[in-house]
Amino acid sequence: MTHIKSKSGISVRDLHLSFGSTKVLTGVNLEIEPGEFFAFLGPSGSGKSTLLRAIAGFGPQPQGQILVGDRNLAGLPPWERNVGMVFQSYALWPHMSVRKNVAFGLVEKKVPTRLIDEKVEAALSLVGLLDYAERMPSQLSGGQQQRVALARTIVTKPDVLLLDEPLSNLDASLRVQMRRELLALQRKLGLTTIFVTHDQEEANTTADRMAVLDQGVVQQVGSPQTLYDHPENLFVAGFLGTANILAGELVRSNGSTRLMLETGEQLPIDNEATGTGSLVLRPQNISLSENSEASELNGVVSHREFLGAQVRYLVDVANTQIVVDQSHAVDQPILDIGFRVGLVINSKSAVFLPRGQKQHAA
Ligand SMILES: Nc1ncnc2c1ncn2[C@@H]1O[C@H](COP(=O)(O)OP(=O)(O)OP(=O)(O)O)[C@@H](O)[C@H]1O
Repeated sequence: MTHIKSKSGISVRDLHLSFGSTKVLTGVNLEIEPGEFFAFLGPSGSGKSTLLRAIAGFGPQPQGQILVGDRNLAGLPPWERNVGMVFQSYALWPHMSVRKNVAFGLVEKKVPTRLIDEKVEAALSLVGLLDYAERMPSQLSGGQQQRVALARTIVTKPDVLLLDEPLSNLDASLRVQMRRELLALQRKLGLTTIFVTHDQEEANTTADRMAVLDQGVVQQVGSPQTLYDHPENLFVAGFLGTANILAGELVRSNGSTRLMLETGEQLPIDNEATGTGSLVLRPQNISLSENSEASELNGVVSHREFLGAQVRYLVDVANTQIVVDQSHAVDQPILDIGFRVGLVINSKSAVFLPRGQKQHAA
């Protein structure tokens, strides 16, 4: 199979979609680059699948524009869009062999038989299933069925590939293996791909960029690192990884800044900002010292979780509970509940979201 090397990006412009009177997508704007692996990430019900299905041409007619390359897809039925979609359930025909499943779209398009055989073999070889061509789907593992679904989609040379939670039916270790295979295949083909998932690790480990959705609104778009390190609102900060979100006022005096928490405590913070808002502080950016007297800030360990590479502590600092992750080493003792500790905050890596700035895109 010749490599696809997509030239088509995807533009979504001011898209609105409702099911009856229920608004599901509001003002969605996205520019997905040709060849990009892009993820839609968000909690259940945030509208990820609805947005993907709208691009594929399924579901209610949206308002706004969807373009693949410079083709406006408005009003086109799914089969005229030249987009390839892989569903969560794989949707293989149970009564057809692997070969026939993969050939199905080409037969429908009335491609000559000799060419079909060639293309099907190339697609099966690409996903490593050439030796399974005569098997029925029920004789395959979940991962193999998923690869058949992929082969069936890419054999038709779509302009873009849309994947709706494609790994969610697989067990945890196979999911990790399949997401690597999926990414390798996407890179080989250079095919513009959108991957829907509610699993942030899956999005983080595959996507060039992603859009975080909540309540049908795109909250932020960027690379996984950008969204994690520089969240623009509290939803994104809280959804991507664990964060301490501390509401209060940053006050500067004598050249130093302190965060006066709403709960009454003060934290020394290395930040130029002032005013009220919320400080987003990742658990790994706080360290604990056993010498609480020497520390400006101290608290008591109220809970701990051994996570292998790290130990997660909940530390009560007066009325505020702070999550702290400490990397674990064999020779490092684990602190007991009730232990008094000092906290040192690496606030350079903290993000301050001023109140009034969007706490949640709406
Ligand atoms: N056919 C439908 N009729 C009415 N409402 C629907 C329909 N399909 C989806 N919805 C609603 O649209 C909203 C978005 O659903 P969608 O499936 O797009 O979310 P999602 O982010 O993909 O969630 P999940 O991760 O659970 O699949 C939900 O509130 C859902 O109840």
